[in-house]
Parts: sequence; structure tokens; C-alpha cells
Amino acid sequence: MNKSDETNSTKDNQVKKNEKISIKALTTESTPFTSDELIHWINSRRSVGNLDLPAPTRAQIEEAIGCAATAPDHKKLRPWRFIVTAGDARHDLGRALVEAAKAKATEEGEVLSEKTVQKTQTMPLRAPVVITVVTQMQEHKKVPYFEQMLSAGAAVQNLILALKAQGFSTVWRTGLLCNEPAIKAYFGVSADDYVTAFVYTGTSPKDEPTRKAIDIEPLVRFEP
Ligand SMILES: Cc1cc2nc3c(=O)[nH]c(=O)nc-3n(C[C@H](O)[C@H](O)[C@H](O)COP(=O)(O)O)c2cc1C
Repeated sequence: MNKSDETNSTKDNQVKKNEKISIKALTTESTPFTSDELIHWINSRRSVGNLDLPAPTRAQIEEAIGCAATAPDHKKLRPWRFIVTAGDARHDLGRALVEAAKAKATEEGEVLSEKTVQKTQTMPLRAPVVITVVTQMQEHKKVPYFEQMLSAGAAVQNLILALKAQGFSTVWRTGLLCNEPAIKAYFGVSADDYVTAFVYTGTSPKDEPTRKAIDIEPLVRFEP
């Protein structure tokens, strides 16, 4: 290496070092929140059962799904899909839930009451938007299905927190019907896959309840 190559290489390294420093500075300095504030904010998340308009816009939903897609994901398989149901489409989902409930009842030798049919039909109306998160399992010798399922759970949590950051409330529901054949067929989910969440989202008509501190002592063991 001649002198000028050496100088260039030193300069390149310095540029790379500076880039690293500025990226670090950006990620640490650009958040206006302290870690205490952020932790308090995470801990303050509450589920809300009945939600109203305003609902997230399409752009906000896409942004939130972008956060969901950053969930830990072994081998980047992206084993999840998001189906957004809003407005009148919620009635179609309600009809699919009724179909699933009737089939399940028949299998169990029961008949649904009209009240149960009505209740089931209107379940998706409990929020202006329902984001269904389904798995799309990928065959991979190093990533068993259970890891992909866990990744879907992490994606749901990211989705919920992103919606909270945008000012919306949520509740993660599944219910006994979510993986019944009629619902899987409705969402085009294969036999090996799962509906992991119906994320109901919108605006809470009341203040979200505060969460009592959770005693983690019985939940944790630090090994010496
Ligand atoms: C996989 C999963 C499925 C759930 N399904 C339901 C459900 O069908 N109905 C319901 O009321 N809560 C359901 N929950 C619980 C709520 O999402 C929520 O966590 C719980 O009501 C506690 O409220 P919090 O989130 O404010 O602590 C489910 C949670 C998980 C993780």
C-alpha cells in the first residue's frame, strides 16, 4: 500500500467511525423520552373492550403493521399476515363467526339460541377496525413452527404498542371460534396455520383504567 492509499484508507475508516457515531447519536438523542418515561408508557397499556371512532387511517394502520413486521423473526421468514377489516366488511366477518358457531354447536349436539346468534354476528362491531393476525408457517429445518407462532405473538404486541403510540386503544381477542374451519376458510388460512389475534382498535370513549403494579417477585429467579 502506498502512502496515498494508506491516507485514503485511514480517511475511510474515520468516515465509517463518524457514521457509526452519528447513527448512535441519532438513535439515542432523537427520542424525546427518558427510559423511565418509555417504561411507564409501556406499563400503562390497557386493553379496552368497546371502541369507537376515530379509527386509525389506512396510513396509520400500515405504519403500525410496519412495526409489527420488525418483531423478532428467526431467519426472517415473515411467518405472519395481517388482514384489516373495517366498516361494512365487519358484517361479513360477523356472518363467518355465526357460521363457525353454528357448525361448532352442531358438532357438539347443540343448537344456538337466537340471542347467541345475534351476539356472535355483532362481535366485530365492538371496534371500528379489526386487524386479524394469522400465521403463515414456513417450512424451515432450523425454525420450528412453535418459534414462528411466538414470532406472531411478538408481532401482535408490536402492533398494539404502535397503535397506542398513534393514540388508539386496542384489545387482543381470539375467542373460541377463531380457529374453527369457517373462520380459517374466511381468512384463507391453511390447516397448519392459526388465527393468533383479532386486534380490535379504535378510540376509547373513557379513560383507560390504570394498571396496578405487578409484583414480579414470584415470577422471577436470578441464578447466582
Ligand atoms: C392470545 C390471547 C388471546 C386473548 N383472547 C381474548 C379474548 O378472546 N377475549 C378477551 O376478553 N380477552 C382476551 N385476551 C386478553 C386481553 O387481550 C387482555 O390482555 C386482558 O383482558 C388483560 O387486559 P390488559 O391487557 O389491560 O392487561 C387474550 C390475550 C391473549 C394474549
